[in-house]
Amino acid sequence: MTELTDVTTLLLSRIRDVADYPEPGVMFKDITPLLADPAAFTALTDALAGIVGSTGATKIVGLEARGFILGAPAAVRAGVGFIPVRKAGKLPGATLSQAYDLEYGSAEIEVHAEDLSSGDRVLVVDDVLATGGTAEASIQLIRRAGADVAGLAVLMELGFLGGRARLEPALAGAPLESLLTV
Ligand SMILES: O=P(O)(O)OC[C@H]1O[C@H](OP(=O)(O)OP(=O)(O)O)[C@H](O)[C@@H]1O
Ligand SMILES: Nc1ncnc2[nH]cnc12
Repeated sequence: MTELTDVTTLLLSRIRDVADYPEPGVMFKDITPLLADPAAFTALTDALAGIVGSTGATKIVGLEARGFILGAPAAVRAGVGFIPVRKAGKLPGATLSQAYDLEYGSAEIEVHAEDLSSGDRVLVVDDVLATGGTAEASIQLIRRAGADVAGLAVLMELGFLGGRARLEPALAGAPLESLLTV
């Protein structure tokens, strides 16, 4: 097997499918077995740090909550700063906010306005791309802060939900890198 196939197989083997969570009809992709396996978590961190390099990103934005777990070690590994995009009401400073819908409900995200500015090239990191609503809202926030979007990197893309097509206009040519597609 090639190294790429090895990593893909390892990552895929550490994701657990949970049917009808958090509501009937949703097949939840649980990444906690991957996080608990140091070889898999390290391989994932290295892959995300590699995308920082290939996109020329200067900062990682991680999306609460699972995007924090993946994005923060990748930022340290790549030697770039980490910026949290949080659910509304959690950041103490002046924020920019964006409302959005997701596979099971709706929400609002925020970023500290002072964390991003023109000249920044931002890689957005999250675990799952489903409908694309969360990622789309984060891209809008980053642009409103005056920064450039270097790309979006996700562990897993749920292809049947059409997030990639939805994000095409927002990404405006920036790459969408998914390590796994299901
Ligand atoms: O592409 P979308 O349809 O927007 O869905 C993807 C988002 O949904 C999940 O987050 P969730 O809001 O469940 O939050 P969590 O990470 O705090 O569990 C996941 O971690 C992504 O951020
Ligand atoms: N099916 C799913 N599994 C895990 N996280 C998700 N976020 C949105 N849809 C999801």
